[in-house]
Parts: sequence; structure tokens; C-alpha cells
Amino acid sequence: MTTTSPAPQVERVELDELVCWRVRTASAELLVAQQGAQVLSYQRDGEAPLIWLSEQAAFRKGQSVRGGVPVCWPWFGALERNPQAVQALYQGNDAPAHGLVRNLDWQLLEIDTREDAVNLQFALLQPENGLPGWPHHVDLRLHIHLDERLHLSLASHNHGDQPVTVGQALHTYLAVGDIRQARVEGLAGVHYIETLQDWQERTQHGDLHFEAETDRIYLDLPERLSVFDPAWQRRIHLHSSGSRSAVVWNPWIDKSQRLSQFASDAWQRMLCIETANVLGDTLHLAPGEQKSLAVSLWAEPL
Ligand SMILES: O=P(O)(O)OC[C@H]1O[C@H](O)[C@H](O)[C@@H](O)[C@@H]1O
Repeated sequence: MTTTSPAPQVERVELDELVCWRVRTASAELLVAQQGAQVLSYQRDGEAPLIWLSEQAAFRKGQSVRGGVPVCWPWFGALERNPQAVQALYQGNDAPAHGLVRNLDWQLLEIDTREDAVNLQFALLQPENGLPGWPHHVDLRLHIHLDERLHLSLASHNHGDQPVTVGQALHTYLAVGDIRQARVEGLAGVHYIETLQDWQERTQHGDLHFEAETDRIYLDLPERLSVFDPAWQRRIHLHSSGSRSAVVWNPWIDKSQRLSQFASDAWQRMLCIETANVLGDTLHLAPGEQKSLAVSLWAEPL
């Protein structure tokens, strides 16, 4: 007799002020907030979490949740650090860090459960006059596909009659057993911008180890990066497409004290690798054009 695993379930839940979707498959659980189409957590049964969610996370309207995968769009970080073509498209005041969409309510367009996979499609369909301060007609869709791996794909579709240039990132918070023992593989020989030292351009020698606050923009990357995590005896893999840049971030001790929704020792258990289109890798969309930024995530035991 063959045993069939239970079909995946998708359930609407409310966490404080936020509507969320809890996805259960035969072997994993994923939680996604409708606000920002933000993946909040992801864990396979019997394993440590792969996506990190702060134990101090607040689920409030208009406020990005600390952890998961915030979507940064149409610029990354501080607007004034973005290329002129990205800055020029914003006409508002006080540009928020990481763009305009992580605190907005997206629409859930589709839930599709198969025997062993789930698809969710969120959309931010913009009116012709665009977002406040950003008058351009570009629709966004985040496609989440969960099978043995987690696949995220962010599509931008320019419906306007002018070209647009955007910076963007899938700002993934990864969970690690101990950041002091972890290292990122795949970066050797890659150029990066050291944002903590006057944005100097440098070259990575060997794997990246963590011994202090780290906030770097890596450029001209390969498609595959991995996190070697001996404390949890595993390696996390990230496979990207539509991206040649990534931000690697750990706030370490001092900055942790200044972050919202962040325990003072949480830096030990997380690491951001943000699959991006930033600086010389920004996204250009001709009128009518659509392009996607994607990442797949999975872990393997050592
Ligand atoms: O606190 P947030 O606005 O969510 O930003 C969190 C972090 O995001 C990125 O990784 C930046 O490179 C960091 O400099 C920033 O501190």
C-alpha cells in the first residue's frame, strides 16, 4: 500500500495587526504577510529555521517586520546612495530607506496547491500615476513557489511610455547557528563596496568571515552563494537569477542596540544575504518591458 502525504494547506491567520498566510506542506512551514508580500519565516520539519524572524518582531501596519524577506523597491537603502537614474524618478520628500513597497498591502492574486508544491502570487498593481512621489506605472508581482526548496521571484512590468530604472533587493534574513563560525562561500576574488569605510571598492580574499559589523555590496557575482554553518552542521545555498549584486549584512554588537525589533544578542543568529540589483546592476525597463529578480534557497547537511 502506498501512503500519500497530506495535501498542502494554506491558512489565513492574523498576527497582531497583520494578515498573514501560513503554508503547510508535508515537510515544511512558510509564513507570509500580506503587507509587503513579506515572507516572514520558513522552516523544514526537523530542521532549524532557514529564514530568520526576530523574536522581537512586531506585526504592525505600516512598519516592516524585522526578519523574513522584505522586498526593497524601487531603490535599495538610502535613496541618495543610489545611481542618479534611480534618484531622479522620486519626486517626494524624505525618501524612506529601502523604497516604497515593503509597508504597503499587496494583493494575494493566487493560491495554487499541488500534491507536493504550493504557489502563491502577490501583486502590487499600481495606478497609472504610480506610488506617492514616484509617478511611474510599474506593476510588481512576487511569486512564491514552495517545493523541496523555497523559490522567490519578483517581476517588475513597466506599463508606462517612459523607461524606468530601479534598484531592488530580496532582503533575505538567513538563520545561522553562530555567526562567528559561519562563512560565506562563492565570494573569493569578487569586488565589493565597503559601505562602512567610505564606500571604498575592495576585493574579497577567500571566504567571508564575520568578526565585526559587516555591510557590503558585492558586485559581478556568480549565481550561487553558500553559507557554511558548522554550528548547525549545514550549508545554506542561494541560487539567484536576474541579479549580479548582493548585500551582505550583519549588524554585530553596537548596531544591534540601535535596531528596532532586534534583541541585543540576535546578531549571533542571523545574516542577511540580499539578492539585489543595485549600483551598476540596477534594473532598466523599457516601456512595456518586464524583468524578474529571483532566488532559490535550500540547506544541505555537512
Ligand atoms: O533597518 P532596515 O531599514 O530594515 O535596514 C536594515 C539593513 O538593511 C541593509 O542590509 C543595509 O545594508 C543595512 O545598512 C541596514 O541596516
